[in-house]
Amino acid sequence: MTSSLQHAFRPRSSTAPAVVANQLIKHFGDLEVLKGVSLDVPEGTVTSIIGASGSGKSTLLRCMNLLERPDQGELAIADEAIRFDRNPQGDIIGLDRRQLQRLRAKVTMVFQQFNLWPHLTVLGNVIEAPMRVKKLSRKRATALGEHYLERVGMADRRDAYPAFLSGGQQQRVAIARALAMEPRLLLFDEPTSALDPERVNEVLGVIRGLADEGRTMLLVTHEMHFAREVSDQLVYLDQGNIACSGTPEEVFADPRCRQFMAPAA
Ligand SMILES: Nc1ncnc2c1ncn2[C@@H]1O[C@H](COP(=O)(O)OP(=O)(O)OP(=O)(O)O)[C@@H](O)[C@H]1O
Repeated sequence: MTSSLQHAFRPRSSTAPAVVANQLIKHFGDLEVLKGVSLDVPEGTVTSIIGASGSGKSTLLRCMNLLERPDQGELAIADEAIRFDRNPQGDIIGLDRRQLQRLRAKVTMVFQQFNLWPHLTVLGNVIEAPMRVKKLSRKRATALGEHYLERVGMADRRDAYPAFLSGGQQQRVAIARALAMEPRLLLFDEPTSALDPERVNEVLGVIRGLADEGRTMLLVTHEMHFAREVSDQLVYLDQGNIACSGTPEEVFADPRCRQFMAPAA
């Protein structure tokens, strides 16, 4: 069963939100990982989720494109609105397959481990979802793919297979793949954590460029300096609750977060 959120809750920010999460709750077995998390990501802005290991950052991010399904709460993304709950049998309700497909086309994810398909070329990786999910012709998807490979500086490697690329190059292809769906929201889950240190900056540079273009992005990152520099909003998650959120200046100055921030302050 699905329901409209049009009158269910109001976003907290004054700017038009691309995403609103309201009171998201998520359990893994007995472990309550998200304890009622509410979050707005205004259109054209960057939000970074920070916090200690195990605080629920990746789970929150994965709830945003429903790689994880919240047990309870509400999610509004672009013009899709979903309320999650349990039926009397205890099963989670709140999503049908078509809605899931539409939502996944609007919210794309860049993973820590790149997750490129090894049997497809760089271009093949980038055009697969636009062809399959958005039903674009190969010609149209290829034009789009070439455009975004150019954008991340990987156009000259379009015919290479992932195994022949460095981690930084693979991650740039993964970013082009996410962009080629022309999403309303781009998710990044620790996009530099699997990279050699000398490769980190080339990926951060691409993400910084996307922020400058006004892309709506939600990042999970341990790169505190980067998060501070690139984000309009920081959200500090502590054991499944938002302990504080606001501009980077506000969050870095907040005593609840200062200890965590210390190395980057
Ligand atoms: N699929 C799962 N099944 C069971 N437990 C899970 C699952 N995914 C995450 N968890 C648990 O949920 C908690 C939060 O995990 P999550 O990955 O969201 O944290 P995180 O803040 O992103 O951590 P890190 O910074 O180490 O990546 C952890 O205790 C983790 O072990």
